Amino acid sequence: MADGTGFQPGILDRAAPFYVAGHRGLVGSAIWRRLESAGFTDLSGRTSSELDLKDRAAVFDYFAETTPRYVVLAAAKVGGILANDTYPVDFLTENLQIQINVLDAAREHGVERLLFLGSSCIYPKFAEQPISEDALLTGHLEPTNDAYAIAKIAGIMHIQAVRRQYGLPWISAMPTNLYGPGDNFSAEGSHVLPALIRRYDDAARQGLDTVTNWGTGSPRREFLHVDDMAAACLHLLEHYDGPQQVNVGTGSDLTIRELAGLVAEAVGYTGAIEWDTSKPDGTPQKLLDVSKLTAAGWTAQISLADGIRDTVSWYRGNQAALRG
Ligand SMILES: NC(=O)C1=CN([C@@H]2O[C@H](COP(=O)(O)OP(=O)(O)OC[C@H]3O[C@@H](n4cnc5c(N)ncnc54)[C@H](OP(=O)(O)O)[C@@H]3O)[C@@H](O)[C@H]2O)C=CC1
Ligand SMILES: C[C@H]1O[C@H](OP(=O)(O)OP(=O)(O)OC[C@H]2O[C@@H](n3cnc4c(=O)[nH]c(N)nc43)[C@H](O)[C@@H]2O)[C@@H](O)[C@@H](O)C1=O
Repeated sequence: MADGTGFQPGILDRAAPFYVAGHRGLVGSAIWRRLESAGFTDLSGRTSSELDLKDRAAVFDYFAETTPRYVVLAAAKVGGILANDTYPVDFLTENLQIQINVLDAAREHGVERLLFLGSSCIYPKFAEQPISEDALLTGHLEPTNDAYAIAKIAGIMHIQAVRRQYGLPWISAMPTNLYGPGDNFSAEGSHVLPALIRRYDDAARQGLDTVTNWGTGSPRREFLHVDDMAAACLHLLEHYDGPQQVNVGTGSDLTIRELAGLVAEAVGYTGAIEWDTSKPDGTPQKLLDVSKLTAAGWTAQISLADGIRDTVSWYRGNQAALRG
């Protein structure tokens, strides 16, 4: 239900100017592909070297120049557990700056529909599983990503405040761990799934008989293919309106050890797997309750096995051009 924004669910105008912030990233590039295939004809995006979203004046100039009616904010400082744990100041301040600049400029220009992306790490470390949207701010955060999580929680509040003060029908979505074509495969900075694909594929090609993963392998995580994420974003923009963030996931999880087995099988690695327990495990379990999303009419379509195969194939075809 709308909270006084006047939002009417329905198809967005395919000819309206639509800004995808972060359009070259994992999520932004998938959203761009999804919007193109859905018929949107006036998409805009800038790389960080063309437009640094930390530069407030440049962001306001960009909005004045392109006057978007719709915006997805998929630009952020993003990384895996070690990057978050090592550079908390960067994850806090860059994300706050990007969010505040983009959301303020979008408000000044009266953007009609805007989707802010947070992350499942906003929820308490020991939240009841599966994690409902109502768990927000009910307990302590996981220390390896608390700085990033606080920035994302501020983003949710920013959206709610704009709705309350200005009546704009803007929304927030909280994705679970994402993966797919266009991911960051860097050895130290990436999330677990691309890290395992790279490590196991290298080991299989080099004929290594042991690989070493981080942590104990016992934490449980949920993984959503980024093409599903992009489809969910468009669905929410067309059908959901409300102040509360919406969880986006598949509704099922597995251990990191089980994930490692699936990746080994997909790349043809048959050697041993060891665990470096000096590296952090992070939250013991992160499984989202997706009943709000299901009630809004959307469910994930891509199985983890198919998604891993697709991502391995993309990785093998794009190794030369990868970041990091
Ligand atoms: N990946 C995941 O598992 C998850 C991601 N999310 C959320 O989804 C969103 C997108 O993440 P994802 O696609 O994975 O991240 P990526 O790192 O793949 O992409 C981030 C994008 O943000 C842009 N960006 C970063 N800093 C700036 C800046 N200062 N100015 C302009 N652009 C900038 C980058 O631009 P450029 O490439 O040009 O530098 C890039 O396009 C984020 O909000 C993230 O928190 C949430 C849960 C899980
Ligand atoms: C999306 C989410 O991403 C981050 O949180 P995370 O869920 O802990 O994500 P992760 O993918 O980095 O790790 C998942 C698990 O996997 C284990 N693991 C094994 N081997 C490797 C490995 O080689 N690399 C990585 N990164 N992890 C590994 C690792 O020890 C951990 O137990 C957040 O900081 C937060 O910012 C956020 O929102």
